[in-house]
Amino acid sequence: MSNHSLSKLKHVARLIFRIWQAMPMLTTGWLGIPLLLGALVIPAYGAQKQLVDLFVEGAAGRAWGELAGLALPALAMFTGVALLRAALAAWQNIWDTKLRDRASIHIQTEVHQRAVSVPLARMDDPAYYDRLQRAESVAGEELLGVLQNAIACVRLLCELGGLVAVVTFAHPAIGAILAVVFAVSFAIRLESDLVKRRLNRDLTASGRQSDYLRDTVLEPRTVRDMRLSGSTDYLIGKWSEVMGRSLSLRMNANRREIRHGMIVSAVQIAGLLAAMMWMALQLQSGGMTAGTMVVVFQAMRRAHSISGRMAWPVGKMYIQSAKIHDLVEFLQEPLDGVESETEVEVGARAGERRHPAGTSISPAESALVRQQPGTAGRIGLEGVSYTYGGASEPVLRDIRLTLEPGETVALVGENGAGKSTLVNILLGLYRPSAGRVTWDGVDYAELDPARLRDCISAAFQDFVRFETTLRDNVGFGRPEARAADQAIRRALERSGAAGMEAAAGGLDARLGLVSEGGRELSGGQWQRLAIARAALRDAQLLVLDEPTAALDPQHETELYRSFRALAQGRTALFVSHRLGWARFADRIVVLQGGRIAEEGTHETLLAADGAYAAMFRAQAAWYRGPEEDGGTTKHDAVYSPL
Ligand SMILES: Nc1ncnc2c1ncn2[C@@H]1O[C@H](COP(=O)(O)OP(=O)(O)OP(=O)(O)O)[C@@H](O)[C@H]1O
Repeated sequence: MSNHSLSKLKHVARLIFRIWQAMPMLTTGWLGIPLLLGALVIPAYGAQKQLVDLFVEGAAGRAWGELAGLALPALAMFTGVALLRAALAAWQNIWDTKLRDRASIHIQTEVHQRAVSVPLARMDDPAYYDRLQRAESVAGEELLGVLQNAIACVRLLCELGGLVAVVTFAHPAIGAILAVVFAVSFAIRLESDLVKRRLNRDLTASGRQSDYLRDTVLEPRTVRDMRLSGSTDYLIGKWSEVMGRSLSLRMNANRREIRHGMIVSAVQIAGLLAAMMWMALQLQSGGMTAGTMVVVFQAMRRAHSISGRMAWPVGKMYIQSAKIHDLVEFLQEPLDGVESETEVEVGARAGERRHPAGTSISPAESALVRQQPGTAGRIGLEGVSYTYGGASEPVLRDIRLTLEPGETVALVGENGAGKSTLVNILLGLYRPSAGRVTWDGVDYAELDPARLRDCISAAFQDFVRFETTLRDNVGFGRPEARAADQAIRRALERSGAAGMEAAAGGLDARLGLVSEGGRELSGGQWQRLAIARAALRDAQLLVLDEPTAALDPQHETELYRSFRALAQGRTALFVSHRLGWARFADRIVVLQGGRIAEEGTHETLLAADGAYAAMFRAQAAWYRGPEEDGGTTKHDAVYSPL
């Protein structure tokens, strides 16, 4: 096997090392049993050697009674080792299952934790998303298979180690012969195995092609068409050609395998003969006993069978190694998440602020300087720009905006203006490419991220449906607090979903179709639950991004009232294309092409007759109909937004 091939197996070793780091006791025990089993090969063969030697002596005329006495310790050793090996082998099966299952759960948990903790901006990168998908698919069933193969290899390797030791004890030269013969025959067998796997993969592809051609030829609809065009013979010929090619590939592979098998057998027989000759010479000169010769012969035969049995799991791991590489790389990717980045930056900034020029503070100190968010909730965006990874142009440019405590701000703008991007920045999910976001004057990057999250609640247009219980759907708003029934009911009430509990059949009623007997909800009902989740958080900053998209007009009115009540005393921002909502905000911010185009109240913006006024007129005309419109601009009088 080439270095390149070996380096592929390195990924499996890295994975096992990772598992060992997470579960040292279990992994050490799991590796310890095959080691012990391998070591027990030595006394087992030692006892056999003694027994054979005693029998040879018996045959040479020594009294059998005396010999039986002498054989007792060897017999006891042989029986004891056999029993111990049987017990360890059974124990090994239990540990294998335990390790495989735990390791798989552990790695899957790591993948999931990583997936939910990477910065949102990274999730937007399609390459990252592909890596996540690949890691996720390998971490399940595939990982169990890899571990199974790794276990088989470790077990065989340990046994091989024991056999080599037995042979080397007999004579180092025979140990060397065995090592060489094993290496050659294993390399040939592994290469054959890999060629066969590649061939099977190719044959699967050509099998699909031949199946397609066969089905096409037999399909009644195509028969008519083909007869007319006279293409029947052509397709049948094509099918035979594909089949013939597959057959010849298979035959070639079989011939190759037989050839390689014969080479392996020849090498092994040559090795055995060389060892036998060497031993015969030793026997003659009295340097070796018959017992030694028998066990060496046995050990070499056993080692040869291991070379064949090991090729399969190693070949399989070799094929799986690319996927394992993806998984290990994914797990080792640096998490330049919000929290870790923050730590570095806070450290740097705190260093600038507190220390004289040229000195810096330690990472430990920097972690301590993270601040708690203030209680007022004044949010400032200072010259914020944002460019998505891989994009050449920023989608937000130099945004300067302050949300005052207790103020309700409506963010409006055409599709693609950058509203959702701005919301993600405001929520601390995206980090501005330039400029900064502050909470009561302190940069988000200097705040304790967990405390900052506590101060923010949000509901999005693409809300999540948790197909568990009604309680969970609201309670997940504050999972750490395990919300009391009363708090959940209050949140449902505040989001206009007070009747949901009775309709669903209690807070513990299951929602969605995943669980048996679960009740499916309408899009609007799920959305109200998402808003109830946000209401439960009782946070200083409330953000709703297109919260009414799935609601009917009546529930939209209800939600609007709930939102007004919810927003009382908080800093609130909502994004909506329904300008009827926006008109009741304290301030409306109009985003156009990633910049703030206008700002003001409904009245001042209408009076300015700019972008907002144009959008409002367009919507109002839609509601009024052409006969009522008549080109008037008296919006307030005629437009009923809700
Ligand atoms: N993950 C992303 N990667 C690259 N570009 C993106 C990504 N998400 C959004 N954009 C681009 O950023 C711009 C602003 O998108 P954004 O979703 O913020 O607009 P929006 O005002 O919320 O639009 P809408 O009203 O349609 O929801 C758009 O041109 C969009 O194509």
